[in-house]
Parts: sequence; structure tokens; C-alpha cells
Amino acid sequence: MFVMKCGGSTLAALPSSFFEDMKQLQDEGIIPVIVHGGGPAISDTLGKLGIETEFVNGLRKTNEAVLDVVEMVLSGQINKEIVRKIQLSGARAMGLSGVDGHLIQVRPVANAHEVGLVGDVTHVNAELLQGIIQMGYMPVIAPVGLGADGGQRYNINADTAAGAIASQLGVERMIVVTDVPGIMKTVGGEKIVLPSITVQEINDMITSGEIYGGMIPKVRAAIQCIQGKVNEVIIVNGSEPQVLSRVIKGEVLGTRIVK
Ligand SMILES: Nc1ncnc2c1ncn2[C@@H]1O[C@H](COP(=O)(O)OP(=O)(O)O)[C@@H](O)[C@H]1O
Ligand SMILES: CC(=O)N[C@@H](CCC(=O)OP(=O)(O)O)C(=O)O
Repeated sequence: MFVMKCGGSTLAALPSSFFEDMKQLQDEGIIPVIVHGGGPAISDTLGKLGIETEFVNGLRKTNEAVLDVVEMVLSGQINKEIVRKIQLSGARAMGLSGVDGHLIQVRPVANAHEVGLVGDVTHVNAELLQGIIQMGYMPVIAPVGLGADGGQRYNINADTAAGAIASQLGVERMIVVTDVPGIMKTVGGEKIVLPSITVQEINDMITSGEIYGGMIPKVRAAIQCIQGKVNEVIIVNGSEPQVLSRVIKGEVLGTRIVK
């Protein structure tokens, strides 16, 4: 079993071979647990509805009106689109959000006064995911969570949600699928993809501004997971052919963040 996070930046561009690769892995008994984003689609719908949106350190400022759109787009539109694509490849998938079966419990983030209804994961209902997997389905999870009282919804950054799920399931590996071939650095005037990176190097690149924007929640989630049972987090480009099976076979691809 492994956790795969699929970014909104890349979802629409994923080739059908990507989903066929998932079917192949499922047939081999290597089950992906999928957590997806959808930031660009949320911004698009908010724009169409004339609701203003803003990010503070990579987190969307979220109120109830924004949450209505986040839930509609993530748990409705995007989640079902991914499930349909996986099913078309012949694999079995089941979509749910962190609300269903109390899958993801959260507490308000430390800077809730700045970003509003955004959550940090406190608990994942791992038994529910294991049950779905035992029935032969791969779970497809939208990052919306519930507060401790079970009544309030929260928006969760998809990288943060994926990292927390990987940690709680105790999987060996998390694969982060995005629109760049890995963490890039300019060396001698040339932009290269770093095959691997340490926590220290990540922190230095954040300080220098070489890691910025949407890459920051990814590396932060990666650092948090490798401090637990997860051995490695690999950041790859989803349009690379057979990217998942190649990474799982150990091919040097993308950027590996290791303990
Ligand atoms: N050092 C870096 N290497 C590669 N990409 C980076 C780096 N720093 C920042 N980025 C940005 O991070 C983006 C990926 O994050 P994001 O757009 O949030 O994707 P996703 O929707 O997949 O979560 C890249 O497109 C790139 O603009
Ligand atoms: C709190 C927060 O920022 N939530 C994100 C959830 C979606 C997401 O993370 O999507 P990507 O992986 O495509 O960026 C948002 O509202 O955009």
C-alpha cells in the first residue's frame, strides 16, 4: 500500500496511461490510497461566483461561503471525475471526503485568525480505509475534514492531508504527483531536478526562496511524514509515462525526500 497525492495543477493533464498504471498496480496487490487537490478548480468556481479568494502562506482563506465551493468542487466534481477515470481503466475505486465515516478529524490551524476555517489533521479513521481496501477498492479522498464536535467542516491543504494519512496508515512511501519533474534548483546557471534532498537542504532552499509557493506545503508535509513511519516521499511529474510503477520499482525519477 502507498499514499499518492495528486495535485490540482496536474489532474486534467493526466494521460489515460496514468490510470491504467494504477489498475496494473492494483492487480499486483499494490494498493494506492489517493488524496487529491483541486486548488485551481476551486479558484475558478469562486471566480465565476464572484467570491474573492486569497492565500496566506499557501493556505486558502476560508469562510463558510468559500467552504460551500470547496466542498462542492473537491468532494463533488473532482472526486467523482477521478473515480470515473480510474473505473474506466478497469480498476475499482471508491470516492469519499474526510467527512464520510469521520475519515479525517481536524483542529483549527495555528493561524486560524488569518486563514479562517482551515484544519490540521488530528486523526484519520484508518480502519475505514483498510475496510475499503479489503473490499477491493482504492480509496479516493477529498481533503475536507471535521472538527472534534463533528459538526463543523474545515478546508485542508491536500498535501497536508496526504502526509497525515500516510503517517496514520504507516505506509512506507508517499508519492506526490504534480506539474513539475521534482524539486528544481539552479546549479551553474542550469536548472536541474534534485534526485534526492535532505531536510536541512529543504530548509535552506525555503530560506533562500528557491522553494516557494505550492512547493512549500509539499515539502513540509514530506518532512512531517518521514519523521514517523514513512520512509520516503517522492515528488514526480504526472505526465511522465508509467510514473507510479517506475517509482515503485525504484527507478531514479523525480525528487526523493528521505530520512
Ligand atoms: N524548487 C522548486 N522546484 C519545483 N517547483 C517549485 C519549486 N519551488 C516552487 N515550485 C512551484 O511549485 C509548484 C507545484 O505546486 P502547486 O502548483 O501547488 O501544485 P499542486 O497543484 O500539484 O499541489 C510548481 O509548479 C512550481 O511553480
Ligand atoms: C486550505 C487550502 O488551501 N486548501 C486547498 C485544498 C485543495 C488543494 O490543496 O489543492 P492543490 O493540491 O491542487 O493545491 C484549497 O482550498 O485550494
